[in-house]
Amino acid sequence: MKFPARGLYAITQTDHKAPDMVIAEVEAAIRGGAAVVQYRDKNPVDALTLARELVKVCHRHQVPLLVNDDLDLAIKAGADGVHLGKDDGHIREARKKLGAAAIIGISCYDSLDRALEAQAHGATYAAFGRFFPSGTKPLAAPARLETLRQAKQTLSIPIVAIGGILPENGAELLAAGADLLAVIGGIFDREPEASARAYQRLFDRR
Ligand SMILES: Cc1ncc(COP(=O)(O)OP(=O)(O)O)c(N)n1
Ligand SMILES: Cc1ncsc1CCOP(=O)(O)O
Ligand SMILES: [Mg+2]
Repeated sequence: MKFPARGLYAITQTDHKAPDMVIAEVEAAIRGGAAVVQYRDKNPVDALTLARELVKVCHRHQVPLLVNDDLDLAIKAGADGVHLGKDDGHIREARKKLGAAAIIGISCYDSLDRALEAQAHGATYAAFGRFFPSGTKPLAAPARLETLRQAKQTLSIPIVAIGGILPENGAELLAAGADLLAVIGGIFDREPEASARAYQRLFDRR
């Protein structure tokens, strides 16, 4: 399945939630307009079962499902790809194991150099952030709007922004060059369908 050129990128909120709840919330976010979903789970109980269920629900709606951090889980679950940060293994191995059609996203934090390297290695998209303080990841290092502007001038792959993004502050990231907004709390701390729809309006306006 293809990675979207723009839109809302929903990332699961799994802590203290039953798998059925995670699945129902993801489906609600998709109904609200989420164009891609990432399964991110830092305290998994049965990650393979949940990942497989998420693949099913996403594919029913023609939405790609990526797995965070874990290449082997992505392969076993039949996911569309993987998201890798600086501690999660190299894109070269991921590309080799997943194949040419897979989606591979790379965290670039505030580094355009890292993004250029990822792009040269065949990354599908580059993610920058965090742009605003994040309740989900309070220790995430800040990134600058200027980096997004430079990324827009330099990269040919889609640009994802992440970190504390709300419907109220997302427009400035899109104006600076982000193509997709990656969101956890802003969707799943609230009512997911209505929240996703609120982000959707930022894209409809452009
Ligand atoms: C779309 C997207 N962007 C950035 C991240 C962060 O990845 P990483 O730095 O590896 O941190 P963790 O998410 O693993 O805590 C992401 N997951 N998704
Ligand atoms: C995984 C990650 N990486 C940087 S910030 C962040 C968390 C994003 O979650 P939220 O949208 O709730 O700030
Ligand atoms: Mg990671």
